[in-house]
Parts: sequence; structure tokens; C-alpha cells
Amino acid sequence: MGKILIKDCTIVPISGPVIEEGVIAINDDRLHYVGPAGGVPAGWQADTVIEAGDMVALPGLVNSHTHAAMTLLRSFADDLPLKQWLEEKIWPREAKLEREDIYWGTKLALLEMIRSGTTTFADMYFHMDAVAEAVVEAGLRACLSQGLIGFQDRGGQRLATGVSLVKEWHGAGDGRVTTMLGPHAPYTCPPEYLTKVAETAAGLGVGLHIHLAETKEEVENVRAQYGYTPVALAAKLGLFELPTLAAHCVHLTTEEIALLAEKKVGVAHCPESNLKLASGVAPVAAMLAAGVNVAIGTDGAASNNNLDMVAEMRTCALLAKGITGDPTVVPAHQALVMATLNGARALGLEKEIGTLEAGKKADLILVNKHQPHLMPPHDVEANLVYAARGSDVDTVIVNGKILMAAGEVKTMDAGEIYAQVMKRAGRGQKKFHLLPRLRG
Ligand SMILES: CSC[C@H]1O[C@@H](n2cnc3c(O)ncnc32)[C@H](O)[C@@H]1O
Ligand SMILES: [Zn+2]
Repeated sequence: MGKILIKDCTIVPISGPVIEEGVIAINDDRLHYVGPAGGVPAGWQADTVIEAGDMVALPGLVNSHTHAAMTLLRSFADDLPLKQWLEEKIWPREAKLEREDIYWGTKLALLEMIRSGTTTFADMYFHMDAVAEAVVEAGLRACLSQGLIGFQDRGGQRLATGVSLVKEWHGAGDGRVTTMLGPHAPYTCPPEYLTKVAETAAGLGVGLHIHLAETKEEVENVRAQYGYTPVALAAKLGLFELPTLAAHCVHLTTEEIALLAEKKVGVAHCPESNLKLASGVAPVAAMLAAGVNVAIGTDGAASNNNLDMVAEMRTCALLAKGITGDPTVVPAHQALVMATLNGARALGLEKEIGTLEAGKKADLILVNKHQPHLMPPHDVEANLVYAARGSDVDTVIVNGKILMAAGEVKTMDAGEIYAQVMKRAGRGQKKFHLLPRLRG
């Protein structure tokens, strides 16, 4: 790690106004100084100097809801509604995935995330020890939950696996890995099981990561079966007494929005997945107005179909305007806050990451602004949200370590990952052919 000095960049700290010709000093894993040139203490000597005159620095993006290893199922099942997509395509294929498949699918996801500026993500899937291993190796930060399905007779066994993940991996990778328990959804976890999971999480001192109110059908079915909507059921069972990260929250009443705000539930808004599965459009403007902590997630690459948080920010802002008929909702700064600080808060990490401030962990990205589609920079934040692309990210630093410099990922072998994924993704289905130039 050591000392890194980033010189002459435009800084978007999120916590305050944009700083032109700024300087960022990093000391091991933390930000030592963020501000105008001249503010670095005299005699402070860097081991690495990054000349960043062409760059915009901002906090690393936080993908608040994904299933990383679903990169293996990218373009495997498209143009279907959620229930059919899950029941007829995804779950039968997932049942055949082995631990090593998930490890390599996650590696591919991490490579995609690093290259598009995500430094932290919340993940819910199976074989999460393999995910944790991949995260520790790649250098990213992640909040990991074993996905728990309570129906069938293996709910107890799955919960035990989730508990082991917490005990064995919480704090791993110099604190970069944190954990939660991940009850999948009220339609796959009966109330007694949700209660048991919540009690277990309380005992472990961790939060919950759950899919909630994603489709109209879910709301109607859960209400018909249990007498409560998904949000009301989760509240009644005490889930919201714990830190809860709720993915989607598309179909909500005004009362439920107020409840999510009161209980400080972190909402992972996944606009592109919701659009593609035609699940609906989450009431983001209303949630923000009511004080709900709304973050942004991509969901998995099988429903998005990418993990590009720069694109997701843009979709989030545009969709909120389109659906309300009000162009003033979710302005650029708000979209950036959602993709950084709100994401950090939803994962319980707001004291450590989410803004560029001295004392916080050194998780940041540099975006190359010297490109035709980012000129002129009348408003840097607007350019980042409305004009930038994930591929504009040049440099990624997590916990004070450079993971990507000048577009080159330092901690991963892309050729090996592509070869492994091509071998595993089509197993038992179809054969993929790897071009010679992609072979490891
Ligand atoms: C139990 S591990 C996670 C589980 O969630 C599935 N999944 C992926 N995307 C969605 C979504 O949008 N709604 C509900 N469930 C989803 C994934 O395939 C895994 O089985
Ligand atoms: Zn999901």
C-alpha cells in the first residue's frame, strides 16, 4: 500500500462542492488529505504519484444488490417475466452450478466491476465462501450474504451455511469483507423461517439482505397467503428491527414508504433489472422525498445484463424523471449520492466509505474526462451521470491499493477468467468457443 499522491484532478467528494485542480493524499488504507493543491503537509513524501490532470476523482461506486456469479447466466434467459424466468430457466440451471463455477463466475463479475468503477458490492448467492475467496484475492470490498430459501427441507442446512459464512469471513481481507444473512424473499421463505433467520442475524450482530415487493404478483400472492404485503410482513416479523437491505421495493403504498424511512431500511433500487423483467418502476422520487435511503444496484447479469453502475446511475435518473413527468427529480448530484454514500449506508459502511473525506478508507476511482463525450465540463457531476460510460474509468483504488491503473487491472488475469467461464457457462448446455486471442 504505502503513500499515494493524486495530483491536479477534479474532485467530486460527494460530501461537498466539486474541487478543481485538487489533490488527494492516501496513507496506507485511508485518505490522508482531500482538497485544493497546497494542503498536503510539508514533508509528506509519496511512494507513488499519479498525474491526474485528465481525471475526475470520485468515491468508488457501490453496487447495492447483485448476484455476482450470475455472469455465468448472462444472455441465458431473456425477455421473460420474473416468475417464469426464475422457475423455468434460472433455478434449474443454478441447481447444477458447483462451487468452482461460482468462484469463476464471481471472478468475471469482479473484473467487470473493477473496469466500470465499482469498488464495493452487496452480493446474495450460493457457495458464498467461494465468492469471499474471489473478493479477497481481487481486492474489492463486499457485503456477502448466503442466499437462503426456506421452502423444502434444506432451509435449516442453508441457514447453518449462512451462519458459517458470517463466522468465517466477516472482517476478512483486512476488513474488506462484511456479511449479512440473505433470506431470498417472502415468497421463498415462510414466516417462521424469516423469524428464525432474523433471530439468528440478531444473535450474530449482522443485518439482512432480502428481495422485497419486486412484482405486483409477489405482493398479491404474499397478501393472499399470509394476509400482509411483503413489506408489512417483513415489518410484522421484526426484520426491520435489524439493519435491512431490501432489493427492489417496486410496489409500495405511501404507508410502506413511510415505514421504510422510519425503520431506516436501505433500499437497493435496480432500475434496469426491473425494466427488463417488466416488474415495474420503483417510486424512487417518493421514497427519497420521504427520507428513505435509496441506493442503486444492478441485480445479476442474467437480468440486467451487465454490472455497469455508471450506466445504472443514468437509467435511475432518467427513469425517475420519465415516470414522474418531472425533470427536476433525481438530479445528477442525487444520482451520484445514491450510487456512493447511500449505497455505503445501506451496507452499514457509511463511516468508512461513500465520500472522499480525510480519515475515510481510500476507495476511489478516476474517470478520464478527456474524451469527446465528456467535453466541455460545464457541470462535472452532470457529465458523470448523463454522459459517462463505465469504460471511461481509468483507475480504481480500494483500501489504498491500486486495483486498476490506466485501464489495466492489476489483481486479476482476464485470459484465465474468460477461459474458465467459457468452459463452465455452457456445461451440459451448449459448447462455447474461445477465440485464440482470449485464451489464457
Ligand atoms: C438464494 S440466492 C439468490 C437467488 O436470487 C435469484 N435472483 C436473481 N435475480 C432475482 C430477482 O430479480 N428477484 C428474485 N430473485 C432473483 C438468483 O437467481 C438466486 O437464485
Ligand atoms: Zn436480486
